[in-house]
Amino acid sequence: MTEPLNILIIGLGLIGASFGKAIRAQGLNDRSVFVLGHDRSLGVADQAVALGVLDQAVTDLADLPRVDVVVLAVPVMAIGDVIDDIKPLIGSLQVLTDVGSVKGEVVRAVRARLGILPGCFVPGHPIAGAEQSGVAAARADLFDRHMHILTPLPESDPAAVQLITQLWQAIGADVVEMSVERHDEVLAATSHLPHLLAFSLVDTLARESDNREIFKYAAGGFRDFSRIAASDPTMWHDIFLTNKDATLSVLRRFQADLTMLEQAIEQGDGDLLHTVFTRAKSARDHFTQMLAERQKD
Ligand SMILES: NC(=O)C1=CN([C@@H]2O[C@H](COP(=O)(O)OP(=O)(O)OC[C@H]3O[C@@H](n4cnc5c(N)ncnc54)[C@H](O)[C@@H]3O)[C@@H](O)[C@H]2O)C=CC1
Ligand SMILES: O=C(O)C(=O)Cc1ccc(O)cc1
Repeated sequence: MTEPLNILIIGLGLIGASFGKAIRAQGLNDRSVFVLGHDRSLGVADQAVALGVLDQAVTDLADLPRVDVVVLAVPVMAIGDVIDDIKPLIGSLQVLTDVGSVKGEVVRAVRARLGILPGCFVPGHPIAGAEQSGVAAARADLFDRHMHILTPLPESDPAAVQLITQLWQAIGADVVEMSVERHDEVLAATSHLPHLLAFSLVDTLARESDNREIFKYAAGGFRDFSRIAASDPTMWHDIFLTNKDATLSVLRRFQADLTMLEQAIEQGDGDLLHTVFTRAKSARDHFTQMLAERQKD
């Protein structure tokens, strides 16, 4: 009989714990999986066992059974320290992967701590999540019908890419591949900038003296736009500090367009407002259709 695939998840928050729940529920095709987990916060790994996220909690990373796959699910700036913690393990792994929202920094940190990029290393990023964090928010269906981006490196072993692809596909994700650089540019525009705008708008309004009234009467638009401002501050602090160039580039383009709208309002230029809003509506309608089609497949 084939031995179970032993998977160690480090960082048992929303993403790490959701991955554990999902892969325990699905298994890997005809192979069983055994899920181990570690978190630096005391008690979280035991809580994860109680919630059905893990088969076994690991308190000491220096004392492990055989591990085949490691999934790093900690904030981006914590990756380097975790690599130090698991250094002795890396040579015998089939896959070392991560779920960080920024890829360039993760690759830089792994190279800095190990001096090389090992063949088992395949960076990844699930395009699924929520504003909640922590083990209690974990959901087995979080990645179902969502994209998972892999950014394989020239050093990545094809067998490692194949195995991590199969694992994400087993839990319902659509796996796509792109370069590290392209990933960081695309995500700066589609995820990082919107989160920055939501944090900024909610902070601006929250500091107004009549903020209670503002929040009390806020309609659906504010609710939609502001949901992601409830996301974890540490995670987003790490993302903006480590995807600096791509974020600044799209932020500056956005600022120029916002200034143009400011001037149009000031000067009563209704044509310009109409043109911009019509173009944006048509783009958003197209996006809504794309989303609906993806859900149908
Ligand atoms: N929240 C989201 O919607 C998404 C998050 N991501 C990425 O996934 C990663 C994890 O995010 P979440 O699960 O949302 O965060 P989370 O805050 O829910 O969980 C992170 C966990 O990592 C643990 N941790 C931190 N430093 C550690 C260390 N040195 N050693 C061991 N454990 C450590 C924390 O105690 C916490 O339990 C981040 O890199 C984030 O960028 C990716 C896609 C979506
Ligand atoms: O809550 C939401 O809508 C998100 O956008 C979640 C999210 C946050 C960070 C990521 O890197 C990917 C997805």
